[in-house]
Amino acid sequence: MKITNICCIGAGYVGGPTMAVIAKQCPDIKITIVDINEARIAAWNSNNFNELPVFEPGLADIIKETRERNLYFSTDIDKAIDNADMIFISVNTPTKTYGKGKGMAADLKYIEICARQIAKVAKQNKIVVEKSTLPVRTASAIKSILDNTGNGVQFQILSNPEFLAEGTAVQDLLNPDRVLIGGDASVKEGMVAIQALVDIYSNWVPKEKILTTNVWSSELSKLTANAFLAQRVSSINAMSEICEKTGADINEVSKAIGMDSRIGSKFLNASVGFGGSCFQKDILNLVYIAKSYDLNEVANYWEQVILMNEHQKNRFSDNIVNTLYNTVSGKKITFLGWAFKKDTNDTRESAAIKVADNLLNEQAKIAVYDPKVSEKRIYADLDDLSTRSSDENKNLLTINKDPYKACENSHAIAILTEWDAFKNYDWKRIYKNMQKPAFVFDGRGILDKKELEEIGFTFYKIGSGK
Ligand SMILES: NC(=O)c1ccc[n+]([C@@H]2O[C@H](COP(=O)([O-])OP(=O)(O)OC[C@H]3O[C@@H](n4cnc5c(N)ncnc54)[C@H](O)[C@@H]3O)[C@@H](O)[C@H]2O)c1
Ligand SMILES: O=c1ccn([C@@H]2O[C@H](COP(=O)(O)OP(=O)(O)O[C@H]3O[C@H](CO)[C@@H](O)[C@H](O)[C@H]3O)[C@@H](O)[C@H]2O)c(=O)[nH]1
Repeated sequence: MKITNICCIGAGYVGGPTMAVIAKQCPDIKITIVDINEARIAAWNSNNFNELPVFEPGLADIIKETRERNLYFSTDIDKAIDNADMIFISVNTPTKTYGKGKGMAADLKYIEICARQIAKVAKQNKIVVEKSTLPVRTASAIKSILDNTGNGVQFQILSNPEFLAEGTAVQDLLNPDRVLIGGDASVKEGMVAIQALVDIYSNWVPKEKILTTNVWSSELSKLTANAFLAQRVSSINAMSEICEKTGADINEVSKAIGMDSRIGSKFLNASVGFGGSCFQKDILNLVYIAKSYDLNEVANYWEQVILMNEHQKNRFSDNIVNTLYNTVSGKKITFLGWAFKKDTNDTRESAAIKVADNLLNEQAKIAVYDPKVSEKRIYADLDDLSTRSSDENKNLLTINKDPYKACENSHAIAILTEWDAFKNYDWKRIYKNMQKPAFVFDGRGILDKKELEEIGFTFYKIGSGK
């Protein structure tokens, strides 16, 4: 079966880049990305390519190449569903904020709305692809809705989780480590659907990297991959605290253990804590699933990864307060970076938010500079915590477009995101214009300790003992 028309529901961080790359690599497939968010669709359709809703290196060029050729953005969801032979569901699946499973389980209401809409509109057989990250066995719920509320047409459900990381999305999509497709290979229609999706990816992904499994393995593999990745960060962060007490250096420890081919060198950078929309949400979801099967030891094991991450963020802000003579009240502290990692404008679950909240509770004055995150986003992140009023947040935290201005008269600078540009700043100039003693707290381990100490800074680096 040859797919010629794809609809993707959800024009977010995953739907946008993923479909843009499929459109680039498969010019003969027409792809329409739809969303209920009109502003987001308008931004994807904007001719100001610097204002696309998602910033990813290389993405704007692909949008320029494909938009209106075989890639379209629209709010007409019904029409796109009706025309498509294959529908990707790429809507958000946040942690539930209400009812049973509040604070842990994935909220599947957006997925269910999509399934009901597909069922209502579809007049021909369709392949429905789960692109969103979902709890294991969600496909059976989607199938039940489609089969029971549809117009008697046949649906095949595939699971095709996305493994891209933000900031490197385009490269990850062009050269994925693997593409995972879960489907029901026990029936002919299932086999046909799996093959149809394999054929799409085969346009640019080597065959040996396209893995097919049963649906449940595919759904669970996504949660497992994120749990393992986050676990590595929490493990190295746990060791960073021991390093600080003992005089060991976490970079040296990471290097030493990473050279063991069984451990590997990637994802061993100690930090102020992992952020991003996925790790915490997906591990909480995994913990919830384990608990729902009464697997309490399994649940506790994975929950510790999150607890360690909370601890890492809190101890970073505690260290700032303790080092600044146990009070930051009225003192100016500059945050370099607000995004959850470099090369993205995404701030979801960014460690900066928690660290800022802790310091604002201590009445610090914070100045933020981030090269990609908007002022509106930063205030919204703080306001969403509901710790204090919006006016108080605006009063206590200011945002600068110039990093040097942001650092002027500061008592301390905290590095919250590992933007490359921070390494090349004129640190002598920054030092000159700060309060003395001038402190730097490097939560990402990107600055040179020796160089900064020679300038005169009192320098603290995560995972580096005195
Ligand atoms: N962000 C990542 O790096 C990443 C990577 C891999 C997987 N994922 C998973 O992919 C999924 C999407 O994540 P995201 O970061 O793209 O989310 P997002 O919030 O950026 O985008 C989701 C979009 O879906 C839209 N939407 C919600 N309900 C809709 C509906 N009924 N009809 C039409 N549009 C609807 C929203 O308006 C939003 O624009 C999640 O399950 C996430 O866990 C995310
Ligand atoms: O050694 C490391 C690696 C990462 N991080 C932090 O961990 C967080 C997540 O980073 P990363 O995984 O690179 O970005 P995400 O975009 O969140 O991507 C993760 O989450 C996605 C959503 O599910 C998956 O698709 C990706 O495979 C998975 O890497 C960020 O705050 C990083 O700063 C560290 O602190 N140390």
